[in-house]
Amino acid sequence: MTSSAILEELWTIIEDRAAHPVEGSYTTHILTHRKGVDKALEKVGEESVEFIIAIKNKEPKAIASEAADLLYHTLLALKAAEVDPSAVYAELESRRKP
Ligand SMILES: N=c1c2ncn([C@@H]3O[C@H](COP(=O)(O)OP(=O)(O)OP(=O)(O)O)[C@@H](O)[C@H]3O)c2ncn1[C@@H]1O[C@H](COP(=O)(O)O)[C@@H](O)[C@H]1O
Repeated sequence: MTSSAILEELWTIIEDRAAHPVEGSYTTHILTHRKGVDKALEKVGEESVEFIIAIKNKEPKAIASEAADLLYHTLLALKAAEVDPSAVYAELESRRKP
């Protein structure tokens, strides 16, 4: 799978982990932790910095890896905030210029 469909799949998994906690799952750990939102936000900040550094260093593999970390943790933060990614997609669509 090399398209954005993986984001849909990832969101389905995150929703499933939220509804049915799985032992040993990092996603479950973050979503059920008392300070889960803070942890997710901490990672969003950390991964943003790592993403910027990878771009500045012109390291294609690291850029893709850090972008993946950032996207995953952003989805976790959206789940923790109870905002569906469809709201983000709708927002992007609303900005489309003719
Ligand atoms: N995409 C991810 C994903 N990306 C990152 N991580 C976890 O996020 C944690 C932190 O990521 P980092 O890259 O920062 O890891 P690190 O460099 O070791 O840093 P620290 O943990 O020390 O902060 C690690 O434990 C990673 O395993 C992820 N964990 C899960 N997923 C997806 O979620 C699905 C469900 O997995 P579980 O969460 O294990 O149920 C998986 O099938 C994957 O598709």
